[in-house]
Amino acid sequence: MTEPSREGRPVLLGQNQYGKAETRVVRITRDGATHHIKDLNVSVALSGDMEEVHLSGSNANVLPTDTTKNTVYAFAKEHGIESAERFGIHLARHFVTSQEPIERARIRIEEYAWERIEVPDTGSRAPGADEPRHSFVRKGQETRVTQITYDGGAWEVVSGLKDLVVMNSTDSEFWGYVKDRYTTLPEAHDRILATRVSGRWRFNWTGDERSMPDWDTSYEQVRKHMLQAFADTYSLSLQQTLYQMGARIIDHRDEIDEVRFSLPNKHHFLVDLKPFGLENDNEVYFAADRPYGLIEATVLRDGREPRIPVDLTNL
Ligand SMILES: O=c1[nH]c(=O)c2[nH]c(=O)[nH]c2[nH]1
Repeated sequence: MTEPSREGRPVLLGQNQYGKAETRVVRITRDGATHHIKDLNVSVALSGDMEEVHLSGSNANVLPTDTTKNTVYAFAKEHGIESAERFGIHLARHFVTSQEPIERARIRIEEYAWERIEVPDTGSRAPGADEPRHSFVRKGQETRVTQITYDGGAWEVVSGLKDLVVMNSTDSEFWGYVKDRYTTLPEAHDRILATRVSGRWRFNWTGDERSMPDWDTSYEQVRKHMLQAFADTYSLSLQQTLYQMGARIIDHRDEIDEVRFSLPNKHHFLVDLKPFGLENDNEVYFAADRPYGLIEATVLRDGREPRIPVDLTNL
């Protein structure tokens, strides 16, 4: 359709597309105590007979972007997510075949890969109980960091990591908190607990070459204890999980006197699928990126002084 512009010259609407970008969907599938995760970022772009909405403002051909988002969540429940490709094919076919004016659908999907955190039985598991398999670490390397300070006398070595993303798909609750007139958060008795770990730990090494820790072994062991504590802790809050992660390091690693964590609570909200006639039995989640709770604390060996700065970004 050609419309005169303000200057009287003809103006054409060129290529156009629309849809909801970056719908973050996490789908948990349960196979007894073994959980499987699919974590996608889905962007829908639809095009077709969309001149009127641009030119006259009639929305008669417009399937709302909000609906395309809902479709992603509903399909995650109804059809599951076997692979990003299959999921995308399903969505694209649905939009083009169910809506006359939509002639083309482009579905872009990013998939975030997760690996299981293996938890050896240290004797605390109930007899006969299986290894819990609901703890995951995001694939890809975290960043390892260290800071060394020397004033000619005293040494201080603080090492750590950032961007280690972990998730428990069950064994997390949050309830019994203060409720004032502004509190709307529903109590949770089975929620996802996920965080992007930023941690620092201070060594008690005083500069003697003969007692220098094996820094690489220490790092690997700290990382292992941290992950296992995250996986093993039946969590009533991220604060409690943080403390367990720090305590496990202090307990197992004599070379470390102090640990500090900064843990963003990566909220996963259950999607309400009732409007589409579907039950959501803790299967389909919206992974929100902000705002996020930010839980920070130091865990110390008894009798030692805290020296790691409160704000880890200042380290
Ligand atoms: O583990 C949590 N700790 C909190 O302090 C908190 N606050 C909140 O809203 N959700 C959570 N979760």
